[in-house]
Amino acid sequence: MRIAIGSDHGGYVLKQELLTRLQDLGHEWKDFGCYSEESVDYPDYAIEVAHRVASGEFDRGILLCGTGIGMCITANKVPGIRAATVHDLFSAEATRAHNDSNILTMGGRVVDPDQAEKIARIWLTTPFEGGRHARRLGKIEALEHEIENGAQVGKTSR
Ligand SMILES: O=C(CO)[C@H](O)[C@H](O)[C@H](O)COP(=O)(O)O
Repeated sequence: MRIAIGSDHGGYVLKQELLTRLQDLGHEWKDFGCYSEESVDYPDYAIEVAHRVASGEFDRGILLCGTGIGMCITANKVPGIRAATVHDLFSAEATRAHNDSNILTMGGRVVDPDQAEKIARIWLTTPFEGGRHARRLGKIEALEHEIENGAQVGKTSR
């Protein structure tokens, strides 16, 4: 799988650990920064990775900051992105099976590298279940189109 990875300073150390482990698992990845623990702004990295996943250049994205939350909020602004902050194994599986999430975000100040690797392994290998979940994702996609077209949002039919 081709994975685009990014972090801010709060996720930098976890990212370095995860990159080695993903390599050992046979994944191809590209690191879009940051490249040290110097303080930076997480939206810069989230936007870059989110666009590269939304465009199809990469299959998935992984974004790491202090909590995973700032990265998630930002990435979800890009149409076509379904980013999820995950710190437990159940949610790692559920967000793939139910949400078809294409970006995983985690917090370097929340999980240790062993837990992050377990989460990433599950998230990278769990397929989307489709069915009722596809109907629900269709409603999110419709909302994105409403926003793109400048229409009043939130009127998607039930
Ligand atoms: O966006 C975040 C919080 O949801 C990230 O955890 C950031 O890494 C964090 O806000 C950075 O904080 P810092 O005090 O500037 O290191």
